[in-house]
Amino acid sequence: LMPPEFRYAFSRFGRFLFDYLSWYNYFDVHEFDGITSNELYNCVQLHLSSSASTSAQRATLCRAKNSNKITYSLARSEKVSEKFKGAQVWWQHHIQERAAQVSIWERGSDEKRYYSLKIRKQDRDRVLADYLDHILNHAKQLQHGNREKQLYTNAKNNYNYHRQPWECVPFKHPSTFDTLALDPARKEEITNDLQEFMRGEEFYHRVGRSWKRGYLLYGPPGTGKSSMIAAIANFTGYDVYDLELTEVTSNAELRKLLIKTTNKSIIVIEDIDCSVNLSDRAKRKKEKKESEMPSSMTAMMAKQMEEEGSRVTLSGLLNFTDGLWSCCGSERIIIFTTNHIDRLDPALLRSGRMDMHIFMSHCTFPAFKILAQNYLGISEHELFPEVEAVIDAGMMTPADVSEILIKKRDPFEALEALIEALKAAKDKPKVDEKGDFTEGNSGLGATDIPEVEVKEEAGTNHADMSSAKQPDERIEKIDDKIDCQNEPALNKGEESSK
Ligand SMILES: Nc1ncnc2c1ncn2[C@@H]1O[C@H](COP(=O)(O)OP(=O)(O)OP(=O)(O)O)[C@@H](O)[C@H]1O
Ligand SMILES: [Mg+2]
Repeated sequence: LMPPEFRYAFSRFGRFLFDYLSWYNYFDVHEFDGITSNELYNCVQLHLSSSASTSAQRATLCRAKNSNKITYSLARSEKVSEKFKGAQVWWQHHIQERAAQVSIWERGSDEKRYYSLKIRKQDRDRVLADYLDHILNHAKQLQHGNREKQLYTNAKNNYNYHRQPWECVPFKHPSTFDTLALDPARKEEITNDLQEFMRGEEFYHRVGRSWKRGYLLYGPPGTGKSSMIAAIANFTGYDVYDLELTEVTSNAELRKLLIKTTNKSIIVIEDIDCSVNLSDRAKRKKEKKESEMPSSMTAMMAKQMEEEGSRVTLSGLLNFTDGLWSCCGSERIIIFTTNHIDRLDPALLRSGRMDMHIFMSHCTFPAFKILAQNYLGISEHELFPEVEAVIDAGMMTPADVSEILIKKRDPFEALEALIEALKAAKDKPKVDEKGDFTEGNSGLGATDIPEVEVKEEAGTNHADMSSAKQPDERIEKIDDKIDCQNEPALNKGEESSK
């Protein structure tokens, strides 16, 4: 019997009176904010999952795609409360049937869901802002912990079918620092460095550096560079972006790829010496030669140079690692690997660019013991002293040693086969730290090669690495490498012999 206008005014007055007299303020967090989903709703849901699991009478369980954990959420009308900075807050989950579909974006859901937060008026100004920040941070942490790590690679021709620059699969590499055959002291040094980095947000902010760390892993093939990357990913829990530089058409595309990576990620460029035209100086040398050529040749060269100009260059790569754009995002680890450190441009090696240079060497005795534990399940054996006597002279890679150990299940047989192989390998040519061959034992002695040499870059001068080569000689080397790229693909063994 009541006219609608009067009914409306009456309900507004009722609401006003209730709000005025109430001790509490109420805040609703809806699942949808207009047409997009409300991120805060998901954060609140995640944040409340632990309270829901312990104190709610009724909870909803779910396992999200790509998640490795079950999450709890409050069921319809369920309430929980918690304390934050001395203030009590209450949450209730509301689920209402929808009268009609409001927008096509929400189709599929017949329910309107929202959380309502109840907080005392006197606490509101004091804690609300901090409390919401706390919820966001907590949810972020949980999200990170719940998610499966992903392995991304850049799409061919810059974009895939869905116009995304990266494609991904779940990352399930089993390598960890426990299974990695590495000198334990070095291992500790690297894990400590990673830990310091992960909790270094405040430090990086204070000193005005972007929160990222660079590692250069170098050494012969099969010494565990890729395994180390997987171990770092498993240690940090970060996603891995394996960047295939040969698929990137220009520096601008490289920048776009960088922007599309998430925080807490590892960006990997494997075999950096093989994947990018590392030298702008090589170009300059070509320019110099240009004037001496006939005009038709000059035109061809100009075209070639123009094409090269649209590709990824060293300066583009350096901008990617520590230029202005590298600071868009935080908590990033950049890892380059190479088999030939001497082929890299000194600009890539200079202080501060890559924070740590880690040399992965041939298998030493402490590293062998880890492999023996992994493959044979033994930490001591009567043949160990014999292995120790020949392992340094044999200079086999951990990959070679693993291959031998994996073939035999019986420890005695496996170790005998290994000793034989080590003795046979003794007289073969060796590869030194720079990827060059040395003859027999006459070159770099086994004792001269550290198992893994970790060079902290801060304040260190790497001039010594390239001091043997004059700039011109280095350009020659780079030219060799560019020519090498135009030849048919060689396998690694042939490439190193070349
Ligand atoms: N340090 C190591 N610890 C444990 N396993 C290792 C180690 N090095 C090599 N391996 C074994 O050898 C295989 C090849 O190693 P990995 O791919 O990590 O070598 P790499 O240094 O990346 O070689 P490349 O330079 O050819 O890429 C791995 O699958 C792993 O089983
Ligand atoms: Mg590798």
